[in-house]
Amino acid sequence: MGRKQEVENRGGDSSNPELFTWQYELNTLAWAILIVVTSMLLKKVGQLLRLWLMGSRLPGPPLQTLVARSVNCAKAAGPLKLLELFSTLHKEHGPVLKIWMGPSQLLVSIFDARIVNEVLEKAKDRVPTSQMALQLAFGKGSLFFAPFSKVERQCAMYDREINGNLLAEVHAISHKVIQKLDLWAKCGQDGNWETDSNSCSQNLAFAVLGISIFGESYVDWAVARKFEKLLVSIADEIPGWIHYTMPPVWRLSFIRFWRKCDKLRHSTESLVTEAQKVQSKLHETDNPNNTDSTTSKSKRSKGSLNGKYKSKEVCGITDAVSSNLVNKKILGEGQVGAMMYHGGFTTAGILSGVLTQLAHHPEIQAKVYAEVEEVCGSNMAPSQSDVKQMHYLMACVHESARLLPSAPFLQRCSLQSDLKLGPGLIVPAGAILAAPVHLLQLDPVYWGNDSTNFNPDRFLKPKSKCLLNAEESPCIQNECDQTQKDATMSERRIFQAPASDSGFLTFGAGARSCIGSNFALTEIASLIMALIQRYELKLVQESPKDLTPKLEHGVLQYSPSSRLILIPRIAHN
Ligand code: HEM
Repeated sequence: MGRKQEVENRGGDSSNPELFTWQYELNTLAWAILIVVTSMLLKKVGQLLRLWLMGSRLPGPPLQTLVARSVNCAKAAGPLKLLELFSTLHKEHGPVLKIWMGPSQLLVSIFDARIVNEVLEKAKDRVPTSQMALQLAFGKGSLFFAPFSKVERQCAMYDREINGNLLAEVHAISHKVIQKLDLWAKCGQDGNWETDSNSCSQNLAFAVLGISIFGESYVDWAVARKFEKLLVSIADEIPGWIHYTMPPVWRLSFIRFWRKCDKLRHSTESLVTEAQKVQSKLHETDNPNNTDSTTSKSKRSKGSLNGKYKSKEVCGITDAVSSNLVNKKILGEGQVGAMMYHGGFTTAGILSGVLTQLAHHPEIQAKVYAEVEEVCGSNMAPSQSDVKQMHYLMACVHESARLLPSAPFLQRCSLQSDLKLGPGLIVPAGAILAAPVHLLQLDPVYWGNDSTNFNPDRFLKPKSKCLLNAEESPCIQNECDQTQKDATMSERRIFQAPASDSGFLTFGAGARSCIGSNFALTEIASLIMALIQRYELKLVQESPKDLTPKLEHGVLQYSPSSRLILIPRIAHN
């Protein structure tokens, strides 16, 4: 039967053949759309049924709606309240626990270091929907939110760059940044400096990371101050929007937040442009006739800054690196913003935690100072290799990071396939996996009965153990020879990095673990070495005696922050 005949049979107007064709095509399109939408809906319903079915087999509270409600209350009260609730639920239901956050959102919390490591090893995707606010600020493609398959190559590239060029310079930059302390601390008439632990740490962390990424004059740029201010303001607002999966565009406060995110993106662009301008000016001053960028870059990397930017020189070697990161677009603008946000606030949080603990424990601070004197003397500038010998300081940094991890929870997701965990436990694809890091890092099962105390000794290994191991392995023998050399200086014990199943997860684990951990640890140790060598840290009398963790700028910090006095050491004058 012809198309025209078909229309006539249905009672249509056959006098206009163009109209038939048009109606016929519209019908076909409508059917096609209906079929596609229906099959998508059926697929979604199928996925949902599968999620419900598989979720129901996981251990967890039977009164799911009630739990979800209390979870939402706890969410509103903050992540530490949520941790309390998780702790209670884990006590009742064991180390793996399901919680329905809504009819289509299944959260599986894991409170067992071994299983958490297994999850972090196997689940490589970040939760795609739960980061709407962060995506607005830094873009959807950011490393911190995108599925692993999309960012695998980027991760490898950043890993090379951060743990290569950036790591090689971080000690020198940190040391020079401490010499600019007058920018962030107030000097009194008595010659003592006074500062606030959280904000001073934040300024130091942003200065070191900013110089590493954008180049030496970062600390002098007005646009950098504007960028940091915006970043702080956005970081403070993000927790309020973090639980929205769709932008609540009907709320005025959200529209304001959205505009701020736009401003942040513009501000990041300005930083990149500023860095590029400095690069091209340096290039001209290096050699006005030379158009070969590689030659002039290699000259700069040896510290030969010339012309008008010399006065702004911080350490004389970073521009070649920043040229790599920003000019060669290794870090795109979205990634630059996200990297400054993540690296800046996390490093600041841990740095502030260590400074606060050292001010609260003068006897521990005295041991750190003794170690600095022993390793590099009271007047010699510490070198990067000195940092590796600061075993006690490294133990203090790790102990502080244990008590106050930047992120109280780690979240992951397996988007493509189900996740088999040990015998009999299968977490369906798409479920959110959460590890309550703060709980694990305070758990007496892993850290003993003094798990809530600041005790750096738990990260130190006795020398005798080293000798014992050396007999078993020739590789350890070399390490021990060095250790013995160090040990002749004193009866020091050596720092032992936490084992993978110890429950220490401040930097995460597995394929998506922190790429910047070595950079951050070297930076923090270098900053503290330089500070402690020059100043004794004391608490201002009215500073809080109890240390209460609170989420500030997206990371855990002691709040209210301690006020510190920095008393210049006589030996250093
Ligand atoms: C003390 C400071 C820091 C802490 C506590 C910290 C912590 C973390 C954590 C918990 C993660 C997620 C790990 C996971 O899901 O398993 C992470 C990821 C990451 N961190 Fe850090 N971080 C710090 C500093 C830095 C710095 C300074 C940089 C860059 C210079 C950096 C770069 C990254 C990157 C790129 C990722 C994402 C890796 C991926 O998605 O594959 N971090 N960090």
